[in-house]
Amino acid sequence: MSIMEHLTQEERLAYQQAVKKAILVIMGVSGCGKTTVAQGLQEALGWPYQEGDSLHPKANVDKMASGVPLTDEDRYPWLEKCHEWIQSIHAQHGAGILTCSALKRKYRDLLRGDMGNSVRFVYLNVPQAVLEDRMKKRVGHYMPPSLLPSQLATLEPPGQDENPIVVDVVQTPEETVRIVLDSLEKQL
Ligand SMILES: Nc1ncnc2c1ncn2[C@@H]1O[C@H](COP(=O)(O)OP(=O)(O)OP(=O)(O)O)[C@@H](O)[C@H]1O
Ligand SMILES: O=C(O)[C@H](O)[C@@H](O)[C@H](O)[C@H](O)CO
Repeated sequence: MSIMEHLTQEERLAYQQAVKKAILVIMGVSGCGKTTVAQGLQEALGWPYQEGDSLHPKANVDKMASGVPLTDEDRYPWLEKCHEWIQSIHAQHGAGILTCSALKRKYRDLLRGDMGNSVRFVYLNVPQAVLEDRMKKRVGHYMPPSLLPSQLATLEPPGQDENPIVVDVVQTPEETVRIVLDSLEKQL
């Protein structure tokens, strides 16, 4: 089901004209709403979209599913794939949307490469109690709630020098998507 039904066709067109092209990386720990928000942004902007989780090698998914956190070494081949997607979309379209936890600064540096501000990180900041609740209620997902503490311990929230869009997510997905769109529009 669409989460953007509250956006009129006129509003969509206005956003599509006003928002400067970029590769948006929707980041944050497991359960923060990356996929939900990315789908809303995709519907509004019509940009190519890639789910970062589907670029993980099977060994990584199996490891997380068994309750063991990934290491840097586990993540690097996956981050390389995410970077390749960003590079190719940047070259072909100049605009796209990728979900990727991107927990550490060095991971984000790798993802951005030499593309500078063409790659914009959208950080969804969600209180731990809300995350716990969501992960417990979520069905059919490989990530066990027991991995949340390690996700939070690994997270280095983006610094101001990384020019992130930070959203404190205590609102509905629709409101969050609108906050991101408004903030992208203002930064013309
Ligand atoms: N703003 C929101 N308000 C309430 N619930 C939300 C919000 N955003 C997402 N959710 C719900 O929280 C759960 C996690 O969302 P989602 O799968 O989008 O997160 P994610 O960051 O992509 O997770 P993961 O990286 O673990 O796949 C889902 O059940 C989703 O419906
Ligand atoms: O870097 C990581 O540890 C992973 O990317 C995780 O964040 C999960 O893949 C994702 O969030 C699904 O729950």
